Amino acid sequence: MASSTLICDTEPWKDLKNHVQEIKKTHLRDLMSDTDRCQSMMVEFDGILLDYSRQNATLKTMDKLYQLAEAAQLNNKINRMYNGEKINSTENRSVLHVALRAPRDAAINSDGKNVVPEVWKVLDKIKEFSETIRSGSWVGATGKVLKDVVAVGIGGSFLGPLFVHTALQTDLEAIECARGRQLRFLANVDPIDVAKSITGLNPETTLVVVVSKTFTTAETMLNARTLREWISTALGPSAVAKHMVAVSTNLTLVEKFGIDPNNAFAFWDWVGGRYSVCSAVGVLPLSLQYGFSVVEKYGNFLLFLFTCYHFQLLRSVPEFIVRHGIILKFLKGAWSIDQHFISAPYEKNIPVLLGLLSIWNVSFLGHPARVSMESNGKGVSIDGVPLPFEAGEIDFGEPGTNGQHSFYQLIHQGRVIPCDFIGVVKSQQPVYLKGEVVSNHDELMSNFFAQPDALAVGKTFSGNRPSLSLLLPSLNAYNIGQLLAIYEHRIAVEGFIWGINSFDQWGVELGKSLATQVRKQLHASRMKREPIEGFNFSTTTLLTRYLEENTKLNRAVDATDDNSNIPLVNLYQEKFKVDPWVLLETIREFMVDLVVCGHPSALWLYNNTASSTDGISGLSLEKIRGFPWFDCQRNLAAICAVCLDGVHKGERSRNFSICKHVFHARCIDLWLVRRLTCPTCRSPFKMEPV
Ligand SMILES: O=P(O)(O)OC[C@H]1O[C@H](O)[C@H](O)[C@@H](O)[C@@H]1O
Repeated sequence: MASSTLICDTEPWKDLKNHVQEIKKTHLRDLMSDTDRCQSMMVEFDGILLDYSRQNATLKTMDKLYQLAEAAQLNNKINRMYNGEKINSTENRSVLHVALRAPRDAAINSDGKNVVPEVWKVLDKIKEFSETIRSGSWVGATGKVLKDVVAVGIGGSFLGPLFVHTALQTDLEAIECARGRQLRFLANVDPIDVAKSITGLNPETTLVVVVSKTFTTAETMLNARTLREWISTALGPSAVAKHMVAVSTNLTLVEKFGIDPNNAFAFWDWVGGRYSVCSAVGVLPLSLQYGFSVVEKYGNFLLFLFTCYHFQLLRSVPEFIVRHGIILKFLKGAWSIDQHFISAPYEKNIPVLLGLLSIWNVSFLGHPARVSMESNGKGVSIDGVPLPFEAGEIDFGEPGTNGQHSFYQLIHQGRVIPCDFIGVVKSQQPVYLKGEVVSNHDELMSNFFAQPDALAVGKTFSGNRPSLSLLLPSLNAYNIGQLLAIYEHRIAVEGFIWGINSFDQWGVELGKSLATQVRKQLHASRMKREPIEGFNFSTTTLLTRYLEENTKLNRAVDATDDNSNIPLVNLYQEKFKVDPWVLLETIREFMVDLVVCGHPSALWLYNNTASSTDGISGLSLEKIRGFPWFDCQRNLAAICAVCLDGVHKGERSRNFSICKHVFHARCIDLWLVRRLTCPTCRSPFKMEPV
């Protein structure tokens, strides 16, 4: 097929279109009673069993789908991917995430160069670094062991590692390896997420890993700066070098940010963000949590081998003495599927079968299947031709039986949504209560077996709802790697057949650039009172409302201000061309000075401007002056909740005697004029008078 020909113009596609009517006359209830068909629709590889008998498909359908794969030159495209050809044509890049889990002796080329040695160089560096941290030979700025990790990143720099961590954290072996350690993720830019990610953590024992392929993603960089502030406020700016490391392809920006390039872990342009979990993106945080590998105890023989290695009599420590730790097992699992994907014939190839069935459901039966939304949510072919058929899918799900108590109803009787059920034979946490009919895991799995039949067969309602089942032996690191690779490759199969580029994301890029415009506008409107310009009516209205309401909120927090002052502020701006926010800050500082020096005009100002008009009453300035203050001796870990800035060395501060929260004197004094609660925790005001 010439690359500019759309797949829908090929004979196999047209043939499948005609076949749809035939399939619509069948019902899964009947298809499921054909044992030979069901048996032919089961495939096994490396312990995984795929059962796709509950698809609205016959063996004839499958044959037609294989012909479609041929017409799309699927095998050829898979080979081109593995050979490092620049199949991500819009970005002129190879797509080589398979190289990330290739064994040391494999050869995979990009631009004529074998990339596997580079991959292992970084893996070795991660191994060494994670062992230094875990063993306590690398300590934080105050000499404490770094036992907690916050990984800051978003999109592909977050979801893959989160998936693996979520799956691993209940695995018994993984629990053992992670004892005493915590791994948290910070992705969303909402300050609430920042707070959640560090609640209960001590900066002295925390390592922050900033993960960003480009090191320019706005959310990640702001979150990284926020945590940098958290560390340097608590431990001093020099502590950043000990408490922050990075994963990126952009080592120049890493250095500019203030992270020592020696503590940066590289990856490459040929790794797409959402396919990067097997690079340092996932491997570094996961190795810090679970350990990279474990060395077997071979006593003196081991000592002998290491000595040979040390004196360069051996090129590397032989693989067999290294017991595969969690991370190596994970990479091996993924590599096992990589091998299967490139070598198994279509009818035995799990990712190919999943991909073909997805295409069948989405483009022929018209079901909004799950998916790979960033990769295959595309409207044009790889050559830019608009697609005259539906591509891409909508992906959602829930662990265990949660979905059964909520959205499954839609799937049973509402829209037809093809489902994947993924189950395991052996639970990570087996429980069998005395007197119970079945174990807890059996109870869970009863539903795993029952749901696909309920969907297929129906009862008083139609049934005939397609699904497939994947049964894994267990959910250990190896199987997690397999599962990841199956779904990565399924996406590639879909993209290869639909003829789209699964490896770019122009829609996402558009969102990013629009957010940049909004960010500039917010800054200009807040700081320079510039009017909102360049947005449509609806966005302008929303932005206006947001800015207005926000200003009101700020006013409520700022005890120097009440609504009656605002027109005055505007007047000043118009008349004297003074920035009202600069003006407010000046007034605030002026009042603080008055309070501090005890000038009578402070009382006058208090009575005439700051005294409550809304029924909330606080303390007189005279009383406030009677409370103790201190000049900070060092930068504190605390953030002043009034101004949201750190409490730094040399700043005059006060703290509440009940909750011990600390604030700048200049902030808390003006707060107390209006309110008698702690700005942080709302506990009642109490400060022992001097
Ligand atoms: O890793 P970064 O460069 O910070 O990018 C983070 C994410 O940005 C965008 O949302 C891309 O669409 C994702 O694929 C990527 O993973």
